[in-house]
Amino acid sequence: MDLNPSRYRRSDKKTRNGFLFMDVKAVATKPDIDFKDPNWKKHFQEDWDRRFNLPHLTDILDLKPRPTTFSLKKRQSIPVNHLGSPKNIDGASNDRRNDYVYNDDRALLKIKLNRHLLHLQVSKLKVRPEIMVIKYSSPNSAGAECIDPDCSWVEQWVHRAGPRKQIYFEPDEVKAGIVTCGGLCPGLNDVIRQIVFTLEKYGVQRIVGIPFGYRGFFEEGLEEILLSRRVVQNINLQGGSLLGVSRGGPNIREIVDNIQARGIDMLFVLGGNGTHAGANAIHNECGKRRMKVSVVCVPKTIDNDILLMDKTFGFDTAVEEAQRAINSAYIEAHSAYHGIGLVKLMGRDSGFIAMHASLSSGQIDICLIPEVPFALEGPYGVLRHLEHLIQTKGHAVVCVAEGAGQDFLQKSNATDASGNVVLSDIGVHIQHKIKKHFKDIGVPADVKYIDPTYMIRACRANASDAILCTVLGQNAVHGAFAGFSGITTGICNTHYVYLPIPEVIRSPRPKQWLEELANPEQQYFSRKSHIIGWKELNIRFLQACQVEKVYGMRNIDLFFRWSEEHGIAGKKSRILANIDVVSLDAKKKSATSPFSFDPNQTSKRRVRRGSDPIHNRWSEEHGIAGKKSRILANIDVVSLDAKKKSATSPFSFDPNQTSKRRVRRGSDPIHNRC
Ligand SMILES: Nc1ncnc2c1ncn2[C@@H]1O[C@H](COP(=O)(O)OP(=O)(O)OP(=O)(O)O)[C@@H](O)[C@H]1O
Ligand SMILES: O=P(O)(O)OC[C@H]1O[C@](O)(CO)[C@@H](O)[C@@H]1O
Repeated sequence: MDLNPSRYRRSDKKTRNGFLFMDVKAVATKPDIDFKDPNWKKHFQEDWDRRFNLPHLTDILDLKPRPTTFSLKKRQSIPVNHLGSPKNIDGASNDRRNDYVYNDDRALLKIKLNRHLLHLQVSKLKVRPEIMVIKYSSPNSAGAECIDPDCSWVEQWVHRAGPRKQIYFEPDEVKAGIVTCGGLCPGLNDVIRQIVFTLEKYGVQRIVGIPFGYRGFFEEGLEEILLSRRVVQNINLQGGSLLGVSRGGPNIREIVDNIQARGIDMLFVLGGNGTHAGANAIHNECGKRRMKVSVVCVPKTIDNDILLMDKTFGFDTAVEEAQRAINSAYIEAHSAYHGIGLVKLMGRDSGFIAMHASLSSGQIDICLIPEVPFALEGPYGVLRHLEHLIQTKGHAVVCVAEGAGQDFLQKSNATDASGNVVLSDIGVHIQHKIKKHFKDIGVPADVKYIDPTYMIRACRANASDAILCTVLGQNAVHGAFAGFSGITTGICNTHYVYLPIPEVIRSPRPKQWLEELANPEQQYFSRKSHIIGWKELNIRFLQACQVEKVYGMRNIDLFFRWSEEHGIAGKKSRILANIDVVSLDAKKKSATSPFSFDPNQTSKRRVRRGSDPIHNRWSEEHGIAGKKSRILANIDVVSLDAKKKSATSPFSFDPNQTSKRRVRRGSDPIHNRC
């Protein structure tokens, strides 16, 4: 049984300069497991161990280790016992104090098990004692995932990161290089700084920065930058990269020629998927030439789309910054008559930033991400939902990831220097569509478009990212000294680990989630359970992507739309129904009061709607019949216009308007937030 069908194929990538990259290209394949084979689990785990085995310099070179020069002990005060005398430290406790990690130390990445059997009754479990270890109703509770029909345990262990007791380099002979590639990311300087600090702790004296990414290896006039504790001491206080970044660059052979010429023994590469692919190719080429060079990556991307990682540094900061833009859009929208705020956030292939910023801000009504196709027009389209939001709330805020809805736009086929497709501007497109739509239906709408693109990444790392960067930078150096090469370091399932590069560039991370979406067992995407559906979908998204645990959902109307045409696996079903429209349709039929309990409505909202004539609008054609329904009252555009003109309208100029507003705001905690 071959559990490891060739996952990688060679691919040539042409840059603007005409250089070719020869490298592995991600090809996602599912392991072909024959569950009827009684030994499948053994094979699976053997395959896993082989895949996640860390490439080591001794795989190609005959090297002898030496005791490490890294010790935390030097900087610690001598431990004393309760009488104040120095403690008797034996070898073992000394190791522990130095935090050495042994090569056979593993961190549990995930447990795979079959979800189906978890729902079977205890009687069945008795027959299969090995699955009784999971005591909870949902496999998610145990952070596990099912693969086999019998739901047995299959652990996935990966190598723990940290300093080893034995190292494979003489520190005073080492020349170490650091390079930062791809786009900017908060925290690059923090990682550079920690790498330099840690190298110096080992005793390395020759540390250089390669300027402007892989370009620095060949572009004339780009000199390497000498690095030391003194140089990097305060660089973490600034955003950007001390070394500069770039896309594109020379081919792998040229880079390795240059590494050889410079005499670099350790190369620390900070970057995203493309950078990792490049680093892996450099590692392979060094191996072919039997060079003793350790290539270690630190995953960097605000997009957070690197496989297996809980999160990549810079992501947290980007989300935090994105929230500021969302808040501005919210303030604009909320303060305008029929205000619609539109925020475009980065995320070429993934919606992590958009999704997290939307969830954390609590101010987003519609979140559109590349992973989920959506319709703009039609009864389940975004525009129709916006209409509804304007009618019911009086304002709306939309967040769109830059890679979302590219189907609507004309493709230029242009690529950047790294070969990444240059996307068309979905934000501008949606903005035009919204304006046109509201003009066409004769409803005024005040659309404000905010594009904070570079602002969310051109900034200093926040506290949480700074901590992550510190640990990752240190572990990168420990990995290199331990003799590993062609590895990356990250935080996976809350553990700091080392992973072989090919495993993290196998496919972009959101694909995992799309696979989940396509699972027909997931009933919560059906129309009936639409309210559970959208919440569940968000939680699923986060869990599937192994981001931080989600303890509860904010009370927001975040949703995804699935166009009728799209459907998954040929089904013409909307995966996720329009929560508001569908639920309101249901309300229409049952003629229940809009004040009846709705888990999506806070008490704040009830107060606001009841006391705020501005929001008490509902068009005849959409609306709920019934005079009692003050919230969903007549929002006929003509009458609205009339209201606007009349002196009693809250929208007309009125010297008392401010006091009215104060009254409104006073009674409305939502407005008070502004
Ligand atoms: N398949 C590949 N093989 C070799 N090198 C590559 C490959 N893809 C990209 N690179 C190189 O890696 C560097 C960074 O790639 P890219 O611009 O795609 O950014 P990235 O690492 O994916 O980061 P970001 O998340 O910012 O996009 C570039 O210099 C590019 O030339
Ligand atoms: O404009 P640049 O520098 O190419 O960077 C844009 C890209 O960077 C990323 O944030 C990745 O870092 C993408 O989401 C985005 O498309």
